[in-house]
Amino acid sequence: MSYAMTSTPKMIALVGNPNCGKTALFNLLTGARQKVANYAGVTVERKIGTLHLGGGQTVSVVDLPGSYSMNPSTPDERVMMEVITGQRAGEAAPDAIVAVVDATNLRMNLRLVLELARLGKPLIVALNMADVARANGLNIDVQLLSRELGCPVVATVAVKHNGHASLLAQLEIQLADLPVAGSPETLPPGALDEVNSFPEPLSAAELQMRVRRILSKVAPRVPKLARFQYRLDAVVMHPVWGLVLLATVLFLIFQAVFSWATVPMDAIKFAVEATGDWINGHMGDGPLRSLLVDGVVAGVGGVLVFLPQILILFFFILLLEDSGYLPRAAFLLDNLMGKVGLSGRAFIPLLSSFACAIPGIMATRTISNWKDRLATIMVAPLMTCSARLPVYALLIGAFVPARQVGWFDLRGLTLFGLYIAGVISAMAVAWFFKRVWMKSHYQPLMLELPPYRKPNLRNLWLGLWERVSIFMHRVGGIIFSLMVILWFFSTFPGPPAGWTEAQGPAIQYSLAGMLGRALEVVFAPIGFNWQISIALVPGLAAREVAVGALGTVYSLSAADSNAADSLAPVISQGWSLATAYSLLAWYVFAPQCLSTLAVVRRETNSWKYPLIMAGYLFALAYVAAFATYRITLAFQGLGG
Ligand SMILES: Nc1nc2c(ncn2[C@@H]2O[C@H](COP(=O)(O)OP(=O)(O)OP(=O)(O)O)[C@@H](O)[C@H]2O)c(=O)[nH]1
Ligand SMILES: [Mg+2]
Repeated sequence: MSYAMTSTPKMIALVGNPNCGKTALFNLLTGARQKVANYAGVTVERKIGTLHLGGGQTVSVVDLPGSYSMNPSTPDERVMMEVITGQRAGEAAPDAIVAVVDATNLRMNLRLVLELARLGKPLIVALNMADVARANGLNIDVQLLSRELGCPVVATVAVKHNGHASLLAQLEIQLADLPVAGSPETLPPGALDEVNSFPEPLSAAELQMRVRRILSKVAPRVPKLARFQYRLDAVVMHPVWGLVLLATVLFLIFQAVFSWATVPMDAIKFAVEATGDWINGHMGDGPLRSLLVDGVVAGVGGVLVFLPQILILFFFILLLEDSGYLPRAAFLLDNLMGKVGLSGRAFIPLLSSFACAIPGIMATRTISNWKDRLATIMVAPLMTCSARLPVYALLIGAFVPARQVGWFDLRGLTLFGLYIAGVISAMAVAWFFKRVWMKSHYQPLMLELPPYRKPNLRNLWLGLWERVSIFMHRVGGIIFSLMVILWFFSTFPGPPAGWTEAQGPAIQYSLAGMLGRALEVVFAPIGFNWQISIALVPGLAAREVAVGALGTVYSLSAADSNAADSLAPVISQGWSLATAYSLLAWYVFAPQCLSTLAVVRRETNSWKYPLIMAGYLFALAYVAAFATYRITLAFQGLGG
């Protein structure tokens, strides 16, 4: 029945060592925007895209996690083996393999190519980073290399427009000669057995010897790595100066988040307030106006204001990711992290969790030891994700004065403190999980250090743009919908006949108002009022929704109609300092994010761990908020 198969496009897989530019090449080939960064283990899942070749032919392209050999040791490396050998359920093996190699590190990269060549599949070698190789004076005889390997070799520059032209040309030639994917007549009898039984693996020594022989012919003179890289590493990886540098870098980032964001935030705030006023001035009083002003403008607009701060944070994270600094920081901290029982490998997953715990938890797939991986997953939600930023920024903006303390901005300092609180508690919890519960021991860190690179501007721009679009999707999707639902439950049922404003705001008669009053019983000991109690409920779905929800709840409880005014002055008058600090402490710990728990369920394949996680985080949140509330009250008592 080959007629049914003829429409299946041919499939090629991008395979290679970590950090050699597979994803950058994949993005060029397919127009995708998968994450590219300068450290090993960025891609942890297989991704599929479509490539349109000249002549109207379409080809499926698969991007894979990097791997050093065909002996996978981590979950992400196993993905590569499963895909290229067609062992994934319902997926055929690729028709051809593009082996991507880092031209500046052939000694390492060619081993995998030699192993791949033994599979007997059509193979093309993409000699990537050709620009860096050329700049370093590395002359590789491409034709000779092609003869030695017995397959076509092309030079590519995956970060340059059209840097994949030679690969495209080669693919057109190779794919035209290939039989149609999956058609039965292309499989000689017994071919399936052949796919499932691999050639005997070559020993490491044998591979090494063959690589050395090839290199002596095709690139006899290997120039030394730029000297400045070594000089830089002498400082960056220095046990004392390195840590000082790391602390300074992180600290400056938080300063910038506050000081650079003021102008754009004021502009957004102004636009949001103007919109609210305009609607108030142009619409008669009624439920629709209230929905727009109290629900949409006060709620959604309240979250939108924090976009500039999120972008500034990501600007720095992207710079760090592309420069090659991150794995070095991982080495610096390996010793410290080892003390609490985390592997240095946990550093990058944990750092990604500053953006969002979900990619962070997925990045733990690069950790081969299951206990190390589990401990890292368990503490990832304690790292301060970007959805907490609006909550922190709102409370800091309302309660911490904009004052200079020496060189530092007090608000930036407070924010830095909250991030540190997250990190320290993560370390404490990891220590508990690894040392007390699992009783497992330190395993040394093996990680490849990438060369320092000048951050790629296009990458940076795409990365920031991606953040804007993720944020706007959240604002327009889940946040908007939850605001409308919240507005509804906070408005209906309305107050009884004969009610006047003197009897308190109408919202107290609504469903949400009643729920808030009920929850207040639970939360009163930690200083939360009923408005906060209401906001915590939709805030379970996504943290920043709590900010929008407070906006809506206060907007609906306001006596006058200047409802869409900024939330910060309203809460700074209405709440005690102890309540504000207590809510901050709550947000450092509380698992206010259902998607994280869902991902933990998927990655650990059991309900046990997400339940343990939610339980311990809620307990910590309550205890921390309680302590913060009582201590602040006590101090205020002393002061007053
Ligand atoms: N100068 C230069 N840089 C490149 C080239 N290709 C990739 N890079 C950079 O190399 C780094 C790694 O690129 P990725 O595409 O993420 O590498 P990968 O092979 O997908 O890495 P993993 O997913 O971790 O296995 C990034 O910083 C890229 O910007 C190239 O041809 N020239
Ligand atoms: Mg990748």
